[in-house]
Amino acid sequence: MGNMPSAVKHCLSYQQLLREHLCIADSVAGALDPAQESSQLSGLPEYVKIVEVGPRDGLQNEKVIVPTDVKIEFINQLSQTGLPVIEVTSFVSPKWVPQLADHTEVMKSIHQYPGVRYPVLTPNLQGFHRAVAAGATEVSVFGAASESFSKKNINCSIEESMEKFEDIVKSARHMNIPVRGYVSCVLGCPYEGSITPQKVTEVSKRLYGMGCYEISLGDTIGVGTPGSMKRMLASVMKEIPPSVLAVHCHDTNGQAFDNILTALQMGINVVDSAVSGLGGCPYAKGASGNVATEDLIYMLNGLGLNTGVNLYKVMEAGNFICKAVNKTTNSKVTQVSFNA
Ligand SMILES: CC(C)(COP(=O)([O-])OP(=O)([O-])OC[C@H]1O[C@@H](n2cnc3c(N)ncnc32)[C@H](O)[C@@H]1OP(=O)([O-])[O-])[C@@H](O)C(=O)NCCC(=O)NCCSC(=O)C[C@@](C)(O)CC(=O)[O-]
Repeated sequence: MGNMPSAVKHCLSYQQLLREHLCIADSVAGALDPAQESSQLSGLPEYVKIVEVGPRDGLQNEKVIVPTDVKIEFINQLSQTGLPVIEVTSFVSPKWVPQLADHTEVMKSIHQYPGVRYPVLTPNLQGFHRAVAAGATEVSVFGAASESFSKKNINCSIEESMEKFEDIVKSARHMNIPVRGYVSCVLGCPYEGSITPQKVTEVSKRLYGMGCYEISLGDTIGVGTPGSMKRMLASVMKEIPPSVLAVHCHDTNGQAFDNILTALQMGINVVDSAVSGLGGCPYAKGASGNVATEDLIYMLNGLGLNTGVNLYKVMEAGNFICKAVNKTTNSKVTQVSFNA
């Protein structure tokens, strides 16, 4: 992973970095003491559940097909980091997302660790049944607050998508399979521009009402700011309790952490992220990477919030996948720590 830059060496030794910050969420020299820092911010939760979407969202847009065994090894490495949820793949059409055409083999071959959940994306009943046959025990449906995005992404209107999702939720209920619901374009759409908080609320309420246990609100193209995040969440929270909401922020305009912090202060404690900041939706023009899991953990550690995740192990998994896809990490923490 290269040598530590001198600026970091100045503050702390490599061993200190591993021992005190990466592994046990302790403070870094020069940073505020976590207790001090969080006392300056109000409304923060004690625990934040990180939903790792790297193997799915992180890889779905990669042009070069990543070998199946690399995906499996990547997920197995992530499983040993303390991450509670790892989104594995999507049971979508291979014509639409060729990168994830190996969904069945990946799902069947990963080692499922106790205490870790492994959801997969399913757009319709066909995908749902294939996912279950491959061993999935949790699925996610993915809708949008924008008509145009819904058509581009899953080839149907919002209304049609809700009917398909109802079918999935009904079947899933019979099998005791929890269903998560995504809403894309909550802070803006690549095709329509602004999206009203009312529209986001309407779609989220529909998904929650049909039985989705958690609603992940996606800033698909990373256009939000803390102000628009706050307005959107205030509207959604009139209908849905914050305890079942998650945020999913892409970092296109460098606002992801401000937006996540805003959400945490409003009572949300589930955050989606992707190792090394990989990813983006192939059907969202201009979408760039997800917020990097490593940087998210660094921020949460610094705030003194518990995640149960070992930052150093996540960095190692990030290093592994970046080498495999021949990319430089987007994680600032990894870049600084290991001079990437
Ligand atoms: C939804 C469809 C399938 C509709 O695609 P369609 O073409 O309208 O489907 P169809 O029902 O007309 O069927 C056409 C063909 O697709 C097949 N098919 C039909 N369903 C499936 C399936 N489940 N798995 C495999 N094959 C399927 C079906 O069998 C048939 O095959 P053929 O007879 O031509 O050989 C398509 O539009 C699709 O696969 N879209 C997926 C797009 C996608 O994965 N986007 C990225 C994920 S969303 C995202 O990244 C955003 C998020 C979640 O991260 C949050 C955020 O950032 O905002």
